Amino acid sequence: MTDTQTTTARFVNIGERTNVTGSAAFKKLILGGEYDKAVEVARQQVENGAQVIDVNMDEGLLDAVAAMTTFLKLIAAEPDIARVPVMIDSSKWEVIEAGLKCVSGKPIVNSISMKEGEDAFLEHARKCMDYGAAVVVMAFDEKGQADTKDRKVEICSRAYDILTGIGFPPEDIIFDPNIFAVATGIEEHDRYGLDFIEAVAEIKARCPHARTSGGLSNLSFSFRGNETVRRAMHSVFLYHAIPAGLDMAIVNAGQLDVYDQIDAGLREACEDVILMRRPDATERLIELAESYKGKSAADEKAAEEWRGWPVERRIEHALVKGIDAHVVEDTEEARQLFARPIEVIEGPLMDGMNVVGDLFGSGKMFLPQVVKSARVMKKAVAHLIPFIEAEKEASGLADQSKGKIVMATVKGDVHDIGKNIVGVVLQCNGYEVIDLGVMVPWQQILAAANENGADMIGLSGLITPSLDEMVTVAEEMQRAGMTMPLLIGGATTSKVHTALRIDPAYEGPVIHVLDASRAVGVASRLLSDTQRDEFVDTTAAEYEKVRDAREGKGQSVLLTIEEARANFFDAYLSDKAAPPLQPGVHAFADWDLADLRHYIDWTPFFRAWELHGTYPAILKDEVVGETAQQLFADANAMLDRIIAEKWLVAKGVAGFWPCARDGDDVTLHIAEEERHVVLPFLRQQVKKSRDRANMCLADFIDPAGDWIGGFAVGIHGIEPHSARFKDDKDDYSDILLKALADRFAEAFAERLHQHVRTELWGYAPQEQLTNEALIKEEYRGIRPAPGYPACPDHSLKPILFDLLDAPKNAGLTLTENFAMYPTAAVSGFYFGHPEAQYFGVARIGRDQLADYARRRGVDIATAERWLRPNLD
Ligand SMILES: C[S@@+](CC[C@H](N)C(=O)[O-])C[C@H]1O[C@@H](n2cnc3c(N)ncnc32)[C@H](O)[C@@H]1O
Repeated sequence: MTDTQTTTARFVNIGERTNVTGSAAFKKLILGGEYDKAVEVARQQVENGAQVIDVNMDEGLLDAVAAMTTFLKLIAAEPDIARVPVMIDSSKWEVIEAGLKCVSGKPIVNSISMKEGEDAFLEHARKCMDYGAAVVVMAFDEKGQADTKDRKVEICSRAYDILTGIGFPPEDIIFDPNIFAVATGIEEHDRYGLDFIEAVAEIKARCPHARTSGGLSNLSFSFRGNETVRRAMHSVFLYHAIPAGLDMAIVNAGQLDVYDQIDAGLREACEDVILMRRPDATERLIELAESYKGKSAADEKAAEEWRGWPVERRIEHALVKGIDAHVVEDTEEARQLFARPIEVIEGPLMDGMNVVGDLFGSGKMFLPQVVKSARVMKKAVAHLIPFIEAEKEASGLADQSKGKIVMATVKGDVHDIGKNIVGVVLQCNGYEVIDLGVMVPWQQILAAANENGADMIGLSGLITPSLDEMVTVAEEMQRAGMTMPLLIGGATTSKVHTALRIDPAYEGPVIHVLDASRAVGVASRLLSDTQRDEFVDTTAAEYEKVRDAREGKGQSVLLTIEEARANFFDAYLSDKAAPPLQPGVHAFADWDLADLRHYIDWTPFFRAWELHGTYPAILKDEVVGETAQQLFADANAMLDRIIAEKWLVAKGVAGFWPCARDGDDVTLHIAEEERHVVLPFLRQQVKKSRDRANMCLADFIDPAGDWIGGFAVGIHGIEPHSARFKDDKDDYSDILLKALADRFAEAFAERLHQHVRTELWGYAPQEQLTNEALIKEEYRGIRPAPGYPACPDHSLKPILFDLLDAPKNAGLTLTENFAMYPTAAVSGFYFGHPEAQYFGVARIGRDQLADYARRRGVDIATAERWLRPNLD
């Protein structure tokens, strides 16, 4: 026997299929309560050679404690399963403890780490010792997850010293130094495989009797869908990691290839990547991987039939289904059939897109699918352009466009998901879109429209100050004597605002576009010889009507600010929250994305794609269910990669300060700096019926002394990935990524708020809420955000950012109009009083405006600009 064979013989396979986060099939069984079938999954794992089975029930929709308990009890009753040890896998300690109570043999806990510091680490380790459990220690410390060899070794050595220091048996320590994805195309990831292997060798040398393990499937995430390559990578990795000292790994036991039987070329390419043997290793493996695609039986069956159709039909099918895998080869085949390359665009590609347009127009296709179709179209056109240019017909292509539109997110605003979706929809309907990006000043918008001979301009914005910026663009277009139509869109815009403020500023047509699915209809009518005039006239008349209605409308009666203050919300101040357990400012440099994933609220994600309905019911919706399912699957596949390959970093900060209410102000006392900071809030002034109060956030604070908190979270690192998708003409993935970054930001705000209530402020230490209850905000306390109805003034953000030192602690900055950057960011204040609630300030009077301007130390015109939506 060779050395490798002897060590391999001792190697332990840990079955991975009984894990709801890693196996969709297992998750379905558990969610459906089909525990008998779930037990069969465990049995199969053992039959396939698993010597330990990993059980994980961390799924937002599950009561994980109950699921873990039920499942472990069931498998304990099956002798042929119970003969192998169980690894209790959860990121939640209460689930691990529940599991420990059910296991009769020697349990293994997966995992503990120093993520939350030594105290929590020791507490968990001691409990494991009490149960006689072995424990997987993740290479994770207060600074984050270890990625380099040095960090892996440093953290594991430190953990070893701490554990053996309390008498933890070293043979019961299993280190997991993190297997990350390689061959991702990102240079920093190239060393991940080698770093892991080298770290294992060093950890084994430094930590006598301790063992090592790792989750293998992460390694090959870049090759999802290509099972042949994944299996080869896993086998090659183990072939090198086991002799280095790797004792066990979480793998699909039935799916490991025999090293010697892997195709020699593929084996060498995998080895080059894992051992980083040559700089072009990733490119070579990606290239080679193409030839192994679709080799599994299921893939082959799916690939089948339509590939045998005539090329025109194949192109149409690819466009309608959004499949980009073969589009370049099919386009090339079509190009050879036609006399001129432009005819491929005019013929099969446009025909296919017309089918897409018709299906979309008749409500049989939805935005996510259209954006995917656009990706196919763009790739096909990109293939043809060099041929067209060679024929010196580039201008011919431009002539094909139905019209040109310049689009921009206005100055001071950074949001662009909506704008990008509109852009893609217009493009795939034959319009040329000149996208100027975000934070675009009016000068640049006008210049681009003139230089390109645009047919219209489209403006987008998400925050309220953007409304004023849009008015400025309209005024400047008027001053420049322009006449082209101006389209207005974005979450903050409305027909009423467009009618009242933008339309009167510009004599050319001004049209509010409610959502992306209306954009094509609006653009085509504006450019149609026969429909344009009627459309423009009807819209103008509609806006006129809105203005008339507003003029004649009896406005709600306002109290004076003094009367409103006298009718304040009289909270039971004796119920106020106790002072925080951990006052001061707390920064989190790299919150675990895998943890945040469980806190995602999916409903707004579908809304961003104009699929309306509530998650999870939307997945079964009669009309949009199938699209929603596909989008959800794509989103989860991308989430897997974001997490495995560490695309994004979640940074956040929370702080608590002593304070007191002073009228409508809350005055904070910053002890270390010996200074006071005033937070001025606004009060409802509309006269209330019966005994309802005129609320102000300050009402939830005790004048005799209280506490207030604040937070800011942001998701960093999106740019290189977004650029990669753009280069690849893949708007679908780009928009998906941005929407997911937004989801992570919101999930982080929710998770941090929970951490604040249960630990940092600690006024609700016993809180136990499901994700559903968190989304419904069923907890005590609120986190109102500047720019939202209870504190509509975005200009409070600089004060909040200063208190938190958000640029340093969370890497966040503000634009001149107070939009946060990076775009996926959330900030707000924490109120802990049990009666604290959300409300809308709504319309305020000139008296409060003047009072507020004085309290903020700004002139009335500035305060007017900040509070515009609350003034009319
Ligand atoms: C915009 S939603 C976001 C949460 C949602 N689960 C998600 O993932 O998108 C809810 C948040 O908006 C803010 N909010 C909602 N209504 C508000 C109001 N009336 N005044 C101030 N802030 C409000 C609060 O920060 C609240 O936590």
